[in-house]
Amino acid sequence: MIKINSLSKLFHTKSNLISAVDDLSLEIEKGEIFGVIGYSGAGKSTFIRLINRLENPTSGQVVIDGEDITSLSKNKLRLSRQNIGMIFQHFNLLWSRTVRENIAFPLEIAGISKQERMARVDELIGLVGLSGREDAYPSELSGGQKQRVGIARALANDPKVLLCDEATSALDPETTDSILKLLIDINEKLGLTIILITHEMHVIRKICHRVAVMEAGKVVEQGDVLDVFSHPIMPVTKKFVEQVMGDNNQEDSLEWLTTGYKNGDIIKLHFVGETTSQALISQVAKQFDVDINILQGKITQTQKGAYGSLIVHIDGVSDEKESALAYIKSAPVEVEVVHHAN
Ligand SMILES: Nc1ncnc2c1ncn2[C@@H]1O[C@H](COP(=O)(O)OP(=O)(O)OP(=O)(O)O)[C@@H](O)[C@H]1O
Repeated sequence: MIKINSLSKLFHTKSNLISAVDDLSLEIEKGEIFGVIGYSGAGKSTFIRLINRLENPTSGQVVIDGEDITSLSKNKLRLSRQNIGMIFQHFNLLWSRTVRENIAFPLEIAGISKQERMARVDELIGLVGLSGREDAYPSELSGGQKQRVGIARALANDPKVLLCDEATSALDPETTDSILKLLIDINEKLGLTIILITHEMHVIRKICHRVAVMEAGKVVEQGDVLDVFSHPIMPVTKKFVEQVMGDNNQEDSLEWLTTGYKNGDIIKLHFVGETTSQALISQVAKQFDVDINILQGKITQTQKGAYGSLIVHIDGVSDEKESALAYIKSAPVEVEVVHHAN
């Protein structure tokens, strides 16, 4: 649905030529939540601003539903932009207008009649959960409520794409979660394609289906969120995954973990996707006459299911233990026997 072909943006400053986005190509499917992650200066903001031509590219194309945004005249671009909503880190609300008036603003610009505007605004206020706050001014709202106004305003003209520029970076963790939930809700209800940029891997983990990692203006790695989490390739991606999963080097060594376990096996279970770790462990404990203890583990939820690993100690009479191991191996989980004591 969105095709980005060899997109580049050069900034000429007094002393320098900065390549903010460098020959970037991507394809984003209709209805997906696509995340772009990178450290400060990687070129994320420039990239997202090129999608709706808040910045003009130096070269390359952005094609949305077959329409090349980069070649549109100013008038056509104005119309085409109604298909692309955007929300911002600092909300960019009109401070002298109420919630209702902020949300109505893009409808006024689009020439929608007052009656239609009022009905649409009411609908949007319900959708983003701001009922009762219609007549408040932005200064009277919490950060989360301000971003809800930003989202309602961005959705006013029924866009096909929503661009999110660090939309939760100014919010505390709980408010961040409530805004991410709202974005998931909107994605599911309206089938809206969402492109978001962030420097936080937790945001990618919680809501994205696919992710691209940017460094020095380029996409250095991309894929399904679960694939990227389970097999990060580039050093920068590994660092982002560590934000969520912790640094493997900081884990207790196997030698340390096995101290004190003279009998039984120590096995490592890797979960990727739908399998839930708790169900498997409790089934083993219920069905087999074995002792099973979790020694170390990190499981995290992504939009595409659970991901992570558990190291467990399992002990019992030989037959029972072997049956339990066979049961675990038959589950959709990767099993690695890391220590076999007897
Ligand atoms: N208007 C501009 N003029 C000159 N250089 C710019 C301009 N906008 C961005 N840059 C430069 O382009 C590079 C990429 O910046 P950009 O803001 O896109 O990165 P970012 O990944 O979004 O980082 P941040 O999260 O810090 O904004 C940086 O080196 C930045 O200094």
